[in-house]
Amino acid sequence: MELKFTKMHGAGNDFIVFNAIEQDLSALTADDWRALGNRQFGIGADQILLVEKPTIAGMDFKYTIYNNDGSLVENCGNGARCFVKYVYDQGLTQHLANTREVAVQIATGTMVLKLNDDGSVTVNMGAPGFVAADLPAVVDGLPTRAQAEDTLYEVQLTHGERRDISLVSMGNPHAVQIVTDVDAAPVLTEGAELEVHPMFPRRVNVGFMQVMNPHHIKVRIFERGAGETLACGTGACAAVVAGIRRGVLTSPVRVSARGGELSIAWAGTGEPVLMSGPAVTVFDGQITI
Ligand SMILES: N[C@H](CCC[C@H](N)C(=O)O)C(=O)O
Repeated sequence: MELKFTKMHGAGNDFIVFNAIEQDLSALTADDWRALGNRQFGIGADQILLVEKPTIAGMDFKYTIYNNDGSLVENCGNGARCFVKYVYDQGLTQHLANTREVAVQIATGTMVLKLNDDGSVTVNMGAPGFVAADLPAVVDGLPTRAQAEDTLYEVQLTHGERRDISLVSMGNPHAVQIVTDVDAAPVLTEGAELEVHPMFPRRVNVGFMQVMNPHHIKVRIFERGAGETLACGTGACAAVVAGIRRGVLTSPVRVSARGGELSIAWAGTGEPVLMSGPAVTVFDGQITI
């Protein structure tokens, strides 16, 4: 099967984008997503994004996401920015030319994506969730303590270290901790351990954030199903939300990831998280799989 694709990135978080409206990808499996995402033997990307026809009324598109380990993902923020740039550049929606907004259906609901005049994209990521069981996370018996609105969950690591983490759902699950120096943080080791910690039955994205000032953080994210990425949109949103709930951040917040900058605003519990940032097309290609 010969497939056309577009390689894109949002702040260095990179994607393979397929037009699954004009191409039939229904036969592809998790093995295929892994093969396509493999950086030595395939195209290489953190996630694979499918542009599909919506199955619910009122939506312009359906947006399906796979990690490069082949697992299906509920939401992908950097990918959403690339999604709207892709459908605009490919002329896949007429009304976008006027409103420059599209409504997309995702596994956990809907999102509105806006293409700004300067080429950046603003995504309404919806309201974050804080119910551990919804993440899902198993927290029975885990010592927890409150800090401002946030409940911190203490997790013990294999060598006895204890970490206070915030649990935030952006449709996908995030475990966020504050560190004093994000560049020195053990992201690869602790991220890998927490990703598959028994507390998280469906694994988890692991965020490390350093508070520079109330309006600026530096982050690194060890992503579920992809490892450390240069940026993670939902992870950046989860970190900002956790910091605001802990009383150490004030909206809006500039988020410096290794691959670029994101701007995130959140007005508090029940309100949506708004994320703005870059979306870049790298190249078009085709592959036989
Ligand atoms: N890179 C994506 C997150 C993918 C999340 C995925 N790693 C998972 O939840 O399994 C983002 O920009 O939000």
